[in-house]
Amino acid sequence: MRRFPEGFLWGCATASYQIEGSPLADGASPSIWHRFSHTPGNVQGGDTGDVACDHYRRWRDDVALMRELGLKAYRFSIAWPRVLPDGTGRVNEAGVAFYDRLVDALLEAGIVPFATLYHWDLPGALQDRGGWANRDVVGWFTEYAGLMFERLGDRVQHWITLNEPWCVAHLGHVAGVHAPGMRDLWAGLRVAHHLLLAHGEAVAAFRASRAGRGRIGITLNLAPQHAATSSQTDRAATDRADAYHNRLFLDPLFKGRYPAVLVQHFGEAWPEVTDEDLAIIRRPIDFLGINYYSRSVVADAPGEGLLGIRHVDTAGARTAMGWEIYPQGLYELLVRLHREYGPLPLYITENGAAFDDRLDASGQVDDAERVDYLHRHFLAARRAIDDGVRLEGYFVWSMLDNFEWALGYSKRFGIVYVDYPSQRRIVKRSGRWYRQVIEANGVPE
Ligand SMILES: N#[N+]C[C@@H]1[C@@H](O)[C@H](O)[C@@H](O)[C@@H]2O[C@H]12
Repeated sequence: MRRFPEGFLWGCATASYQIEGSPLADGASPSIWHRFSHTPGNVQGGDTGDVACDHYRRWRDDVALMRELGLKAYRFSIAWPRVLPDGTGRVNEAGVAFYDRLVDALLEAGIVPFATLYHWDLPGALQDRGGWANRDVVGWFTEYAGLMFERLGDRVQHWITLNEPWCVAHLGHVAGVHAPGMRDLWAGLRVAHHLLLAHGEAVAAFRASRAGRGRIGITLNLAPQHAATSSQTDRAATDRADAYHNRLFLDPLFKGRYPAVLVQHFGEAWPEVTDEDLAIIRRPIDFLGINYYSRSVVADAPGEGLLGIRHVDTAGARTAMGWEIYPQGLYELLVRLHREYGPLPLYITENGAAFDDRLDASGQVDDAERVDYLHRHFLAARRAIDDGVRLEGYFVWSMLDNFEWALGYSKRFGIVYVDYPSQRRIVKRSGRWYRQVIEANGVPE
């Protein structure tokens, strides 16, 4: 048995738009994802988050389910449009009350709440004013963050400013496959910078708030980039991929500068950055959240795509997302972060897998693949702790099957199956196994 440190926080993660449903209930306003999913052609099957897992109404039963699973912590996100329907100014008390009740129920169940301020559902009203591409968003986000610190900061001790800013900037503003569906490199790079500025100003607001006794961090989606061959061109291509996918956020946050290779590569599209900006961005944080799913293998491909690279297929098992199952990449990433950007506390704020889950004749889900996936990744994390990494918690993505963005409900990541027509929750084999892991605080070798 490989035991984890005493007090290790085993949890699950979710996000507001992916599970809550009722996006316009009780005074809430449309988010950019409500608009994006209601725009035909954007989401597979025409799916929307109108119902999702109906968590907005079933939250009490879901907290009871978390308790049944033995979770030590639960990472959720706050829907900005519920609490500030116009994005700024007028507070929607009914929206704040939802998160008030949720936090109280979690604490009553002995579950530590981790609150993510932004998991992609920007108020549509702010998109109408330019959204993340407008530098005024820094003030808008800081006002929203300050409100939540004030209202929940007496009970929530762990705060994550942004979830996966890379996806917000690239998928939402360069590739256009996520909300708000823009395809503009100049805007996308500006968005990345504004996200980091907003993060830095929220950190300052946190330190000044009554929540300030807690911890604040950011969650980045990071993936090791491996060169397909040892050729100089493939190694240079891999450096560009690592800079864009990983260092674009890591370097300004922890080193106070953007990767020079990106500034050079993007030339005139690169936004104006001042030393004052960089000082705001690199304000010290208390932990780094890591979302890990897989790695990439990279080859030089002159003139192809944004970076002149292509991703090379590898042999080996894959998840239903087509992602290589590569647990050693988690170990490699954790050790790199500790050595190059640390040694601050780390949390794995998301790790999990989609598989083709089906109910069997007995109405259960025997997701042995997900048990194996998680087991191998837990062991990789434990190995990193042996090497000195200050890993303090692990949040499985996700507690519930949920709305998988542009893929709608076609992908199931949950350790609990959601039968959407009936909204029944059915704990999968992986959920029962995870409960044993938490109870033992460890996994068999
Ligand atoms: N895809 N995928 C699953 C999962 C997504 O559902 C989360 O919302 C994101 O934070 C992150 O991309 C990971």
